[in-house]
Amino acid sequence: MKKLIKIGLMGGTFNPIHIGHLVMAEEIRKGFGLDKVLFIPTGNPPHKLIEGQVSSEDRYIMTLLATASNEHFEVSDIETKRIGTSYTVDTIKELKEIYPMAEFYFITGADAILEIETWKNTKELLDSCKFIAATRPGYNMNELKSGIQKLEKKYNRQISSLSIAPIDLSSTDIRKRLKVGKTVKYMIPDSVINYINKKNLYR
Ligand SMILES: Nc1ncnc2c1ncn2[C@@H]1O[C@H](COP(=O)(O)OP(=O)(O)OP(=O)(O)O)[C@@H](O)[C@H]1O
Ligand SMILES: O=C(O)c1ccc[n+]([C@@H]2O[C@H](COP(=O)([O-])O)[C@@H](O)[C@H]2O)c1
Repeated sequence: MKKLIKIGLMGGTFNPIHIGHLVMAEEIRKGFGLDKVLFIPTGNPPHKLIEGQVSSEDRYIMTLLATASNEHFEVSDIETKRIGTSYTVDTIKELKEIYPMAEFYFITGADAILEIETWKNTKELLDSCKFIAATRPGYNMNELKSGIQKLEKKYNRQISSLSIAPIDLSSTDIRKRLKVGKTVKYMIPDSVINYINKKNLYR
């Protein structure tokens, strides 16, 4: 029997991608023995407005640039190419057709997993693949564990969690810093800074 390839799915608005995303994806990849992590920038995200005059293509390209140095990272345009709102449940369905020999692990931060009941078709979504939630500054492990336990009980599914190196950064912080001309060096990769400067984004 052929071995299933383990693919982590790292969905995000990535407006822009920062080291919190990269550290989280790499820690989870190593911690759970995943073969690769597929970054999936959202097209039209369900619960967010895209701030900063940035197109889906810009967010996709910045994600490509940020992940280029990791041979285990790939980027998918499955959502940025889709017309209309991107729902994770639809994306996972599509990915299962593209990768029939894969086992999927959807990766989220603590904030995202604790809001998963606001996502489209939560039950079908939790049944469709494994979920792994990482700690994030502002959400302690106990808070995360008890939120996960409630979800596990209600939906009869196991959800994994991992305590990762705390990186107290968000894309909101990065956008604010760029707007007022503060440095973001070491918070996002240099290649992404160069792209932002070249395209004059977030000013
Ligand atoms: N610093 C971080 N530590 C752990 N998880 C994070 C961190 N930043 C983002 N994530 C997780 O990465 C995923 C994608 O996040 P997203 O692209 O919305 O970034 P964000 O920094 O939360 O953005 P924004 O500030 O615009 O809301 C989500 O599951 C989120 O929980
Ligand atoms: O499917 C949904 O209803 C849904 C609602 C909110 C967020 N998501 C997904 O969650 C991931 C993180 O989203 P965000 O808004 O924190 O960048 C990203 O892949 C989104 O598409 C998905």
